[in-house]
Amino acid sequence: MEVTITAEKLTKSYGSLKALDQFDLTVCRGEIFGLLGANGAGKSTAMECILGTRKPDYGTVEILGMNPFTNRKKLYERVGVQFQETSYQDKIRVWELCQVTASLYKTPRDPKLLLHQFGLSDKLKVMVNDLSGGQKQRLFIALALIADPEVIFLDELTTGLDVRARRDVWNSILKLKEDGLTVLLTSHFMDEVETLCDKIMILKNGRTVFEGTVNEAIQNSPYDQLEDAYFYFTEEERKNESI
Ligand SMILES: Nc1ncnc2c1ncn2[C@@H]1O[C@H](COP(=O)(O)OP(=O)(O)OP(=O)(O)O)[C@@H](O)[C@H]1O
Repeated sequence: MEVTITAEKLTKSYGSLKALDQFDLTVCRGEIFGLLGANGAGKSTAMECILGTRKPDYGTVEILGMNPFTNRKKLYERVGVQFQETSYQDKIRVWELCQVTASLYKTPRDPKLLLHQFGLSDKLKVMVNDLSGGQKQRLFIALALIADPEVIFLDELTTGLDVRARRDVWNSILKLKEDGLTVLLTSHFMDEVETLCDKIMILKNGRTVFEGTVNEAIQNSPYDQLEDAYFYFTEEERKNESI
């Protein structure tokens, strides 16, 4: 299988806090890979170091065979990114932001179709600042897809979305996967992870405590539900403390 993303021994400290410690990752083309872990476990730091928006203290990364630090411009023509907080001009309407984003790419996807896909067709003239949290989230996913990317990074994909919107976003992502899109996402929702992810990695205090499929996570724990297996991998110390 063709490898799309590799990270080796990524390490990042903020002062005395080691947020990421010897992080290794391999994601193949067409895979949906989920990074899991508690608040502060190091998921966003890992994403940012992989994307080259944060400089690791140590380690190497390749996306589509390119180094994200030295090939940033070329790479970003083929990679889409949706962060928890995307920055945009203060007073800009939905349609304007779509056009500005599309203008950055040689062969952008039709923003109107993407807005339709994410249920935002009636918001073209609305100020981005006036969208609800969930609508903004959907807009940022649509914007990440404008480049028609081969790889997409989704940080907390469906946080803040209502039940219907979550389902719709999942279906959109699964459809894109069928076309060969590679996805690296972070999530706190086990139902989402079970629906979407071919592989998962669980982080704890910047270290990998599990990597494999959802089924393997369950099989390697004493439990038969992913959520229980997740707690098993992330809360060992707490369990021991309470004994
Ligand atoms: N710029 C920074 N300066 C100092 N500490 C930071 C900085 N960014 C992150 N950290 C710390 O690094 C650790 C990892 O943070 P990170 O944002 O990567 O976690 P996360 O797993 O993405 O969390 P969440 O689920 O809350 O988004 C946390 O303890 C956080 O407080």
